[in-house]
Amino acid sequence: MSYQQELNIALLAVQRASLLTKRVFHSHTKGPLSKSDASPVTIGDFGAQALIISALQHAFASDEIVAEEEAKDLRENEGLRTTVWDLVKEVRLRDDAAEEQIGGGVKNADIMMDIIDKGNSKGGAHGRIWALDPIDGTKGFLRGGQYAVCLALMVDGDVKVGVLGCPNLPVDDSAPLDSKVGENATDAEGMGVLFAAVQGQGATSRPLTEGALAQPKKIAMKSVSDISAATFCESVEAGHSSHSDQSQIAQKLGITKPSVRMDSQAKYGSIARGAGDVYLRLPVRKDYQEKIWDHAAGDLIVREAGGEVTDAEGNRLDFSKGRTLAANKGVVAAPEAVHKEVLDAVKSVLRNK
Ligand SMILES: Nc1ncnc2c1ncn2[C@@H]1O[C@H](COP(=O)(O)O)[C@@H](OP(=O)(O)O)[C@H]1O
Ligand SMILES: [Mg+2]
Ligand SMILES: [Mg+2]
Ligand SMILES: [Mg+2]
Repeated sequence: MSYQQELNIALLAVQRASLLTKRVFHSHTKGPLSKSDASPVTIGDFGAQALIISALQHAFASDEIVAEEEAKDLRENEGLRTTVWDLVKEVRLRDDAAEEQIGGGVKNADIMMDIIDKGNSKGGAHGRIWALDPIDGTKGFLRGGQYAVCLALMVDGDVKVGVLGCPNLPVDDSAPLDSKVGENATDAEGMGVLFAAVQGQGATSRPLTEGALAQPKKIAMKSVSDISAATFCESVEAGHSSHSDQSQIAQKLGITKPSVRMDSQAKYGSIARGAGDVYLRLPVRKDYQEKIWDHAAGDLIVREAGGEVTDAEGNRLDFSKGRTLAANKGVVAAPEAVHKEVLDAVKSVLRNK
């Protein structure tokens, strides 16, 4: 299957949701709330989830969706509901034909909440299931850093299509990468990129526009002959991955450059286009299970760009286990040619802990 229709709808849906998140990014009222696990959620997360699920329901009515957020807070808080609805009802692609392909807007606030709650699939190994993270890197979004709108289609537990909207990354695939990249940069000249991949068809990037899709360009990971010269990426949040283990691994590989810290799956996009080389995400807590929506799109984009993505033991990420990556611990993403060398260093550091 070529998945061209799925890719097209996913790109348009992510592009429209990114318009919404960009509005919120600039406003003074992001409305952060604390969820039961103490992590933040904003009006941007709710709004983007509503717009994307609405597009998917229009185009693929019988597909299931595993999405991060739920409408409970909106049902309990009228003020919050109204704020989110005011955003959702206004945001449209600036191209009628493109907007029509994703079904136009959502009809009213009650329907919006029902749509948000359609993201409650249990996931699993059977059928067509989308994995959606309306804002990945919410902490980065609140801090004025990187974030990504992430959508992937899994068929029988295997990721077939992946799209990442990164409003604060430069369009230029070869722009130098550092931890300050794109800080508070939404809407600056040359900013905003959409990454995409279809299984077996390679990976692309294109500028994030406000209307019809821009032309895609093929992307590929950089070939790394000397691992000690590699640039490695990791989370900003030390609570999401172990900075100390990662720094020991870098040391073991002879890497002297400081890591590039950025929030969200922008890390997967950045290494896929060769702006960085290696992405490490080693667990801080033994009991944490990674969520499928934090990895599905990025995993495919990196692998289609010539990379290998495994957990800390060298197993491929298994998206068929439900809403979490229950069978995996940690993530090691690197160009195919050096992945084994990186993985050996990971194993050796973790073994000696
Ligand atoms: N203890 C933990 N270990 C690993 N990831 C965690 C975590 N707690 C939260 N996360 C996830 O880390 C994601 C952000 O990753 P990063 O650090 O690469 O920006 C969050 O996504 P959201 O921001 O969508 O909630 C959240 O799902
Ligand atoms: Mg979250
Ligand atoms: Mg996330
Ligand atoms: Mg999120």
